[in-house]
Amino acid sequence: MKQAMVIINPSSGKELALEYLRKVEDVLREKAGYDVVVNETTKELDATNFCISACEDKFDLVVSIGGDGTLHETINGLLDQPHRPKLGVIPLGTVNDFARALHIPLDPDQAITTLTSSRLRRVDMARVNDQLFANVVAAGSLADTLSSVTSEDKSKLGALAYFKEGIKELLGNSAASLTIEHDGGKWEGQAPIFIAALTNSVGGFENLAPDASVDDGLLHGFIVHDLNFFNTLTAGFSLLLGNLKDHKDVEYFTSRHIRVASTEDVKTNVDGEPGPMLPIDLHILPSHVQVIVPEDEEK
Ligand SMILES: Nc1ncnc2c1ncn2[C@@H]1O[C@H](COP(=O)(O)OP(=O)(O)OP(=O)(O)O)[C@@H](O)[C@H]1O
Repeated sequence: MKQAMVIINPSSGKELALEYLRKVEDVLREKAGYDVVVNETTKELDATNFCISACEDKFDLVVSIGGDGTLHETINGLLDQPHRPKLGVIPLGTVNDFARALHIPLDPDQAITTLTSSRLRRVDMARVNDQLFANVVAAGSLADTLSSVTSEDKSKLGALAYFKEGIKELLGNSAASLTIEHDGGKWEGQAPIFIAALTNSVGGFENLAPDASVDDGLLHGFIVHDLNFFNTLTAGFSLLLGNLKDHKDVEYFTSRHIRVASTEDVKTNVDGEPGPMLPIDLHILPSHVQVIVPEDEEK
């Protein structure tokens, strides 16, 4: 019989996670014909360790129930594994970038019905130093600020919570000196933030990288420089309109490898969580995992 492991963060989704769990188990057993093992997380890295055991025991499917943090920890269990189960995603977070990028319904009940879909999409992941990411890496003083956006603000303001924190930081105007090497060249200068996106949706802004598709085999790099309070507003509008890469203070490139370094102590943010200090090396892993997507997901 096919084996599915469900990894659930019971603290996600406003107390409703365990109710959704019962529905997920029903759908997987009754409609999709899986033998189901459930693992509840209690702390950081549990989801990674559960997913490692799913790979080692050659499970067919891993379903992550939780926010982007739980998903990020889950996919890190796939690192360096020769057998990688298919992935199902039930989004219970406040931002849910990965689900947005794959057109997985943000309504958990609808997402659960997607688990019976026969449509799989091969999705790129990327490596940053010794971990994997599914959505985005940001580096710079602004990236550090993004790590401190509270869950309360995210629930209340959605993507705009990041904008609010960003403006506060830019008023302090702290750019870092960055050296960014990519397949097409090298950039050196002062920048408050560098972003490498794998998908169109970053921080809930579905338009940040409209050209980034989940399976294009590319990292999409945005160097935002010379940002002050006034042109932050125009950059903000460009972001909402989906033409950030054309903004005069933004340098855009695509690449399969990126190295970001600094002579200063600069923090990063990986998939919305605090990441390693610079330097970082990014490498695309094309078509790394097969994700269950809705039958009618547009390409
Ligand atoms: N039982 C638990 N109680 C509290 N925290 C947990 C538990 N299990 C895992 N965690 C931690 O909670 C973090 C955040 O989880 P997750 O992303 O699922 O929820 P969220 O914060 O609601 O989502 P979002 O960031 O989109 O708002 C995880 O990275 C994990 O380390």
